[in-house]
Amino acid sequence: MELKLILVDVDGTLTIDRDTYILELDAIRALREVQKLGFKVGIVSGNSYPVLRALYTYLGFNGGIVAENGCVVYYDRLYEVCEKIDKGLITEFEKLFNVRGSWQNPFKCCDLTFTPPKLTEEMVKWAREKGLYIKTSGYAIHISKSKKGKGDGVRFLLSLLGVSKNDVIGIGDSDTDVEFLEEVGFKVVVGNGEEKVKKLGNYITKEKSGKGVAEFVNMLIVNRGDIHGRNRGADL
Ligand SMILES: O=C(O)COP(=O)(O)O
Ligand SMILES: [Mg+2]
Repeated sequence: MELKLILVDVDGTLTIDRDTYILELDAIRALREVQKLGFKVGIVSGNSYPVLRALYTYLGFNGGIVAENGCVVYYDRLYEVCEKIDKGLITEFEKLFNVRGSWQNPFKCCDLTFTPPKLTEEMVKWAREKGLYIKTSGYAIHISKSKKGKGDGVRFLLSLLGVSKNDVIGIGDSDTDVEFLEEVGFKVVVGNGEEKVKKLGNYITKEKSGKGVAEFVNMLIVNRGDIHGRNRGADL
C-alpha cells in the first residue's frame, strides 16, 4: 500500500462542526502540509461544481473534485457522469413539502438540494413514484435521476488519476459518505460523524469535524505518510 491520495468530504468534515459552513483552518493547514509528503488532496461533496472548484483552487488542492454527490467529476477536465434532472422539480418539491431549494441548484446539472435536511416518508414516496433517488447528507436533501452517488464519482476519479483504492485515504462524516468510503483503502470518520459511517471506519478521530481531520493528517505527517504508524508506534 503506497498511499498517494487523500479524499475529503466538505460539509461536516472540513468545517468547524456539522451544523456550519465555516471551514476549520487547522484542517486546511494540515492538508496543505501533507501535500509536501507527495500526497494529492481531493474533495468529494454534494455541493455544486462551481463552489467546489473555487474551494479546490483557493485551498491549493490537486487530487481532483467529485461534486454533486458523484454526478460531476473534475481532474484534467470536467465530466458529467449522471443524467440531467428536470429543474421544474425544484418548485414542485418546494411547494409540496414546504422546503427551500438551495441557491446552488441553478449551478447544478444532476443533483438538486433542499433544506431543511429532514427526509420524510412522504418525500421518499414522492421520489419513488417519479423514479427519482432521494437522500439526506445531514445538511440538505438531495434528489437525482441517477442512482449514482459519491462512490461512483470516486471510482471514476481514481480511474482518471490511475490510482488503486488501496492507495487512497477517505475522510467523511455522513451517510452520503458510506459509498465513498467503500471505494478507498483507509477509511477515516470524524468523531462527531453519523454512527452508521463510524461502523466502517478504520480510524475514528477523537476530535470533531475539521479538528478531527487535522488530528489524523498531522499524525500522518509525523509518521511520514505511514498510516500504520510504524515510524512512531502511533495507534493509527
Ligand atoms: O451538499 C451537502 O448536502 C453536504 O455536503 P457534503 O457532501 O460536503 O457533506
Ligand atoms: Mg459531509
